[in-house]
Amino acid sequence: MMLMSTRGLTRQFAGLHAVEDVDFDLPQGQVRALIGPNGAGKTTFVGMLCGRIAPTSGTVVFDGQDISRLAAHKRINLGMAYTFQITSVFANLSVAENVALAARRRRHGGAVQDAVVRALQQVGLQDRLAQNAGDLSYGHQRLLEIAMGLAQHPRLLILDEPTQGLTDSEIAAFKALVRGLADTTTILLIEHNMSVVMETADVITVLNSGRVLAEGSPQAIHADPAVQRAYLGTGG
Ligand SMILES: Nc1ncnc2c1ncn2[C@@H]1O[C@H](COP(=O)(O)OP(=O)(O)OP(=O)(O)O)[C@@H](O)[C@H]1O
Repeated sequence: MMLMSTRGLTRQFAGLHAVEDVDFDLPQGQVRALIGPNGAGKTTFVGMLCGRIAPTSGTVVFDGQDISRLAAHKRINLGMAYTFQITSVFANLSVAENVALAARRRRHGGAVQDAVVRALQQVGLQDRLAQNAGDLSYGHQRLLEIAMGLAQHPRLLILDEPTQGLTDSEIAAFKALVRGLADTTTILLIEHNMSVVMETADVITVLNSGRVLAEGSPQAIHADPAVQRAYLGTGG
């Protein structure tokens, strides 16, 4: 079953086609990576999935429902969670309080605390739950963001450049985290780090100049000459 699909999804900015006519299908249970050179349209595309950016034309369907015009918060209620930047973390609240705020978007009562504990365990921050979020290292703040997404028990978790700024050991832990989540959560990962993409994704979609350039297994994408020309060959 397709958890999320787009048809003809397009966004123009003053005549520039940031995303152009994208047909995209994400089956339930898959880890999908979205890659492409700078300016390829990744952020714009995901912004339209989440409801942060309105499409110029085309449709977005989530779990069989046309959500093309649904407000972002209502998409969260349907089971989409996304982490963008650390700006969503409240520095003066504890780690646990931050995760509880996120959990309350979809749960109530005792279920909130259960979700907090579980999400912090999943990302390995369970020993830091009382610490102020602002005192965490950068890498731990990124993990906290992921915990905030997981605490919503999403059906689709969208991670935008989750390993940017992480240390090598944090990146290794992140790869293990994604592999562990893959059984229960559909994941869409926007990622520049090719080792993360190659080791975690079931399928990779490559965007270039707003269009889908290629889609396939990590091996197939790695071997695709058009992808190498557009992206892999340019130091990505
Ligand atoms: N609000 C905007 N107004 C005008 N142009 C925009 C706007 N947002 C994005 N663009 C343009 O749309 C194109 C796609 O940008 P987008 O940020 O989606 O690419 P990206 O693949 O996410 O890039 P990066 O990897 O650098 O984040 C770029 O040419 C960008 O300059």
